[in-house]
Amino acid sequence: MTASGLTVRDLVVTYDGTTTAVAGVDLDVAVGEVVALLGSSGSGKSSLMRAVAGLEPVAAGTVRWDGADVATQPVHRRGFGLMFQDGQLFPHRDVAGNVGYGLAAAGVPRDRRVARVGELLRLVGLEGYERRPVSTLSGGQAQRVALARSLAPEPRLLLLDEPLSSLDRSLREHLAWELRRILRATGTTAVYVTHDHDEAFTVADRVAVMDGGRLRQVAAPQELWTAPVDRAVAAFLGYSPFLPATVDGGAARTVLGPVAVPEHLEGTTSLQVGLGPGALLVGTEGVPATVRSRRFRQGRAEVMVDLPGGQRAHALAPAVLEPGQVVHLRLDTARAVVVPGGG
Ligand SMILES: Nc1ncnc2c1ncn2[C@@H]1O[C@H](COP(=O)(O)OP(=O)(O)OP(=O)(O)O)[C@@H](O)[C@H]1O
Repeated sequence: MTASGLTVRDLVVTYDGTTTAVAGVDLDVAVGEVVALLGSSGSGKSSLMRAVAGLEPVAAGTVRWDGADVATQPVHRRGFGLMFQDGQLFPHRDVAGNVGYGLAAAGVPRDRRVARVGELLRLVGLEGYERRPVSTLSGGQAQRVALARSLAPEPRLLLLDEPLSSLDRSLREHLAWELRRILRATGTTAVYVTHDHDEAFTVADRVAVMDGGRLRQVAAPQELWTAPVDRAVAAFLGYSPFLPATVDGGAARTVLGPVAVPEHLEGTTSLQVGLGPGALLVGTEGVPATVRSRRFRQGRAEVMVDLPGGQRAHALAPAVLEPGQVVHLRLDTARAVVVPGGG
């Protein structure tokens, strides 16, 4: 079978022969698929992306496209597009001059170029902006132009490095949806580097969690959220705290009650349970706990409680409660996750 799309095998990237930024990564990206590389600062995601692009030398391993090694191809011969945090538009060209730049360089005739630029500007929501100087654009508009420019030559793979990081939160959220729509509409194959969970989950078909130069798990957003492979991945996604559990048949029993052991962990004798956002609810009955502190967030009252056993956790409350109050907790098991290992 011919591998199609991007195939990365045993990839290693080092700096100065001392820092290992990418420590042996395997990654497949199918044609038309969008994969997000998600990890905290220094996890190696930019180094991996840059090595795929050809911007960073590969210390070991291979990068293939449709089965062919691209190692000997310089950046501009790989047919890969790049988009960065700061879109780096050409300041002395207008919007059309920026979007059409790669087309002009490739010798596309003027009338076809004009039509293609118009089509791309429509796609990114900037219809009629052709003659605008790029200095008059907002940050969000500039990134839309940068996206249109990188899509113009129809790259076989688009590599995006934190493309929304310089924008404020609400714009970032909106543009993440837009990016998803645009990448789908154009059938673009893409690798999307981000440290923002929501962005990765919004844009990507599959999310690759990176830590310490390695990929810890690659899965579709829902699968990643509901079945993180281990405590480290679950904690990175936002599960906290992790309750010790005793395994009893098909249940992992905790101080807050039992959680069903998922099929992929059946037979594992050492398990723990991570609490996701909203997993604990203050109610009229359930396990007693003491309120430590409280806050009001996004229209909901939340309390920090001491659980039996001493761990602290957040719980959603029906009303604002006072520190010192004893409340009763109910566990919404659909928002908890079972992972291997002792507590
Ligand atoms: N040009 C460089 N020279 C030396 N070390 C580098 C260089 N670039 C990155 N590193 C190191 O390689 C490791 C991985 O960095 P990388 O930038 O790939 O991570 P990242 O996950 O993309 O982080 P960030 O989101 O902060 O960019 C880090 O330890 C970093 O300090």
